[in-house]
Amino acid sequence: MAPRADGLTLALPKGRILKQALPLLRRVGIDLAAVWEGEHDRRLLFDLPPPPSPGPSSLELSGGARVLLVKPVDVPTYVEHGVADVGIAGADTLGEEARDLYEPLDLGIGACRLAIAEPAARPTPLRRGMALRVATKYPRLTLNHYRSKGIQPEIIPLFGSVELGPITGLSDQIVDLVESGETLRQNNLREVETILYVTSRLIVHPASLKLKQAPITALIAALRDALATDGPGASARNDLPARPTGSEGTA
Ligand SMILES: Nc1ncnc2c1ncn2[C@@H]1O[C@H](COP(=O)(O)OP(=O)(O)OP(=O)(O)O)[C@@H](O)[C@H]1O
Ligand SMILES: O=P(O)(O)OC[C@H]1O[C@H](OP(=O)(O)OP(=O)(O)O)[C@H](O)[C@@H]1O
Repeated sequence: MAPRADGLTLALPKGRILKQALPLLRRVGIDLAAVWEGEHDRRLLFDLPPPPSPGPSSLELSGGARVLLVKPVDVPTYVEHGVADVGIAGADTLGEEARDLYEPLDLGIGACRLAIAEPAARPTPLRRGMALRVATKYPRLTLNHYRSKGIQPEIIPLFGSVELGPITGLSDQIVDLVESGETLRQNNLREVETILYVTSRLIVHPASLKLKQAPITALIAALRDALATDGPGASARNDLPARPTGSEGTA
């Protein structure tokens, strides 16, 4: 399905990022709550009417907008193929696979970090050339990081409950997302090192930026204004900073 010529198509990630993105999008006039009935609603495609009376930072989306609700990891695929003009994706997802996309705005939502962790009681000191098994959902980012230390680990791919890896002896260490640190604490793991500080980014299909320049630049400007005025998420921001002030995107 091609993107709508008269409006923008947005690919939004279902789950925890969506919760934080909704208030931000509403502030710029993209109000999914007007048509979406919440997490029990199983529909995946929504056509939003233009807002009846646009607010001060609202967009003039005269053609309305179409929203696709997709798995977070699939958002870049919809945007890269041009099915969606824009999307919202975590820096972890974007860093795991190189894509031909513009990334004009850090939305500051979905803050967490990609980190190495291991059993607090069974630390594995890292040294060049050592044998190491690492369980992770992020093989590429993980390999790049360990290789920079002269280590070529065996990657054990897992898709959830990654913290079980070193507890069960499946792996020596894990590389996974940490937000509050509660999952690590409750499983007697300690954080060894941060690989990447993660927030969600606005991503744009390169051709859409040319063909739909006006609505896309308006969307970027409206989101930038809303972030500058109220900060990310406002009502749905993470409680704990996942990234120390002044640090760069990668550790
Ligand atoms: N504590 C966290 N754990 C995981 N992802 C987080 C966390 N905080 C923010 N994020 C961001 O949210 C994205 C994942 O969102 P979510 O967990 O809803 O999707 P998912 O991994 O597909 O979910 P599920 O575990 O239900 O399959 C990550 O890519 C990351 O950018
Ligand atoms: O530091 P915390 O605040 O505890 O958050 C981090 C945890 O949250 C995520 O898991 P998720 O809830 O997505 O479940 P999963 O194990 O199925 O990926 C992530 O993979 C960690 O396990």
